[in-house]
Amino acid sequence: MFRILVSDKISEEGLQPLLNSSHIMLVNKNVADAGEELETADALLVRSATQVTEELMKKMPQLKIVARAGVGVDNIDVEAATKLGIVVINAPDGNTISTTEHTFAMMASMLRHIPQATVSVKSNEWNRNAFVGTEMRGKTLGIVGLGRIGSELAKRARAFEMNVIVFDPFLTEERAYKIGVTTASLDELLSTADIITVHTPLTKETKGLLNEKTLSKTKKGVYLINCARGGIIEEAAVIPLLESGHIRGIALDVFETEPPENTSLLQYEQVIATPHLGASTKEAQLNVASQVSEEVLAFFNGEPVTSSINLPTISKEVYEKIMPFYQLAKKMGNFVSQCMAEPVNEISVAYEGSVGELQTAAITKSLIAGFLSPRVASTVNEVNAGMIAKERGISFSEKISNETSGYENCLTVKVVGNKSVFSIKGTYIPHYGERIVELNGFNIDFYPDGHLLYIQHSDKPGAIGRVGRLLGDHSINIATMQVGRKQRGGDAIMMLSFDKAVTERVVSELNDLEGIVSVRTIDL
Ligand SMILES: NC(=O)C1=CN([C@@H]2O[C@H](COP(=O)(O)OP(=O)(O)OC[C@H]3O[C@@H](n4cnc5c(N)ncnc54)[C@H](O)[C@@H]3O)[C@@H](O)[C@H]2O)C=CC1
Ligand SMILES: O=C(O)CCC(=O)C(=O)O
Repeated sequence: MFRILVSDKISEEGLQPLLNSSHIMLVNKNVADAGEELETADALLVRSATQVTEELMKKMPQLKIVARAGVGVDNIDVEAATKLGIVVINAPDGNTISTTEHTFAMMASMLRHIPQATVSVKSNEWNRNAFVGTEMRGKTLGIVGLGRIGSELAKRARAFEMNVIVFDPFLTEERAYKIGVTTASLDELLSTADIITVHTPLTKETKGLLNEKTLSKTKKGVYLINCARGGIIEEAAVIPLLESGHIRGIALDVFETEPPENTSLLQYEQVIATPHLGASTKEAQLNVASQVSEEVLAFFNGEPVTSSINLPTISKEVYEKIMPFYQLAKKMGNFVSQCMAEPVNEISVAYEGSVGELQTAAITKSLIAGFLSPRVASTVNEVNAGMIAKERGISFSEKISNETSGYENCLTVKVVGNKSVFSIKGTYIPHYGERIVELNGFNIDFYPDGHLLYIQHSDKPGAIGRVGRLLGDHSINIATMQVGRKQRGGDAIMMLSFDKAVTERVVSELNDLEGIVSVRTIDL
């Protein structure tokens, strides 16, 4: 049973794909109240309220995936999750329109004083002079961050005949042109915009982006909006500028701490606020819950997740092509790791032929994970393999070539250890499967699976017979056997497979046989 702990309020209708599976169990409980559920949960579903810290994840030994039903993942320690081999996914666009509309509603409300006028009318006042507003038409809207929400907002602003200028260091001129916005430096935006709205993630670059210094460059009478993340506009820096009238209004959906701890900013008449409601519509909540449910279900079924924060994203079509190589690479890494009982410094992989056209980075991660798994006590998978390899001083590299050496596709892995170098070549042949076709320069052909014995011996009469007899004496059935040599009478190798593991005692007896150089058990 795959157990999912749902820690925040998530649309039940959106969770249907998970609720419909008889192999999945959902428990609705906040992590703060969960006890035993923390120990058994395979997946954790959250919105923005649950703080997914390293400490929490360490209390969840079975945890494999954290799903954020929303965009921002700043409530999740993604770095710690990556280290622990936990996949983090989000729902990147399910709430884009709702948040855009909320931003637009905040802008309209602020410019026409709707919240303040509502309070006034409800207090039996009829004060039409106090609430003279500002038109949007002809005003310049400065958008900081032209991602999903920023670009949807730009479209709506243009429909209201506003000029839109944008600051986004990662925006290409081509995309800006397509959306119909003018790009600008931050300083240009600050000095020309009548209304500034921020739509970036909260990062070390965007934290306090609008601060005392940058805000002093804005036009007198500027309006500010933050429906992205608290802290992008520094709250303390706003207060003196509100008092002096430099900032005419500010609309906030998000705060430096939520709920706000320092409420002094909220006392100002020119401040309008909502309690992080950008994504709070039925539609957005259904969308984000459905998106993460489908993703968690795909993860449970061993299919690719398309919105992972810490895994390369792979479409279903690419996944189907990549999967055989992904598995082959994992087995090749695992095989070499078991063959080399020594510290390793370098792993290089060369992709030849059609496999080079796929996302080789993901295949290399799988190889590294396969290599590390017999050596690392903690979970190691493609999420944390690169990080763990680096921590252990293992460098890895890849080379891609269209050339082929007899096989339509081929992976050649070279591992450099403290004492030796090991090389292995593998291929995947449709309808035939994974094959290892070369080991340390010996041509061979075997299926890398199950219980194997890798024997190095001298190509002399009797060596193979002695191995067969000894195994027979122990009633051990050889399932398959392949032999390879470079030249007559020289060094040679045998690869044997068995239905069950060969014991250490038998391995030791095999090692003592005449003509046998070394024997290694490999379990894949
Ligand atoms: N209030 C709410 O309920 C919601 C808030 N959000 C928040 O809204 C924000 C935007 O979300 P999306 O548009 O979906 O994200 P996105 O990832 O599509 O767009 C972010 C944009 O910010 C730009 N950017 C990054 N660093 C920048 C910098 N230093 N200066 C200027 N631009 C920079 C990126 O290039 C990108 O174009 C996020 O912080 C997200 O968490 C999202 C949904 C709901
Ligand atoms: O779950 C929510 O309502 C918050 C949405 C949000 O802030 C986000 O998706 O980044």
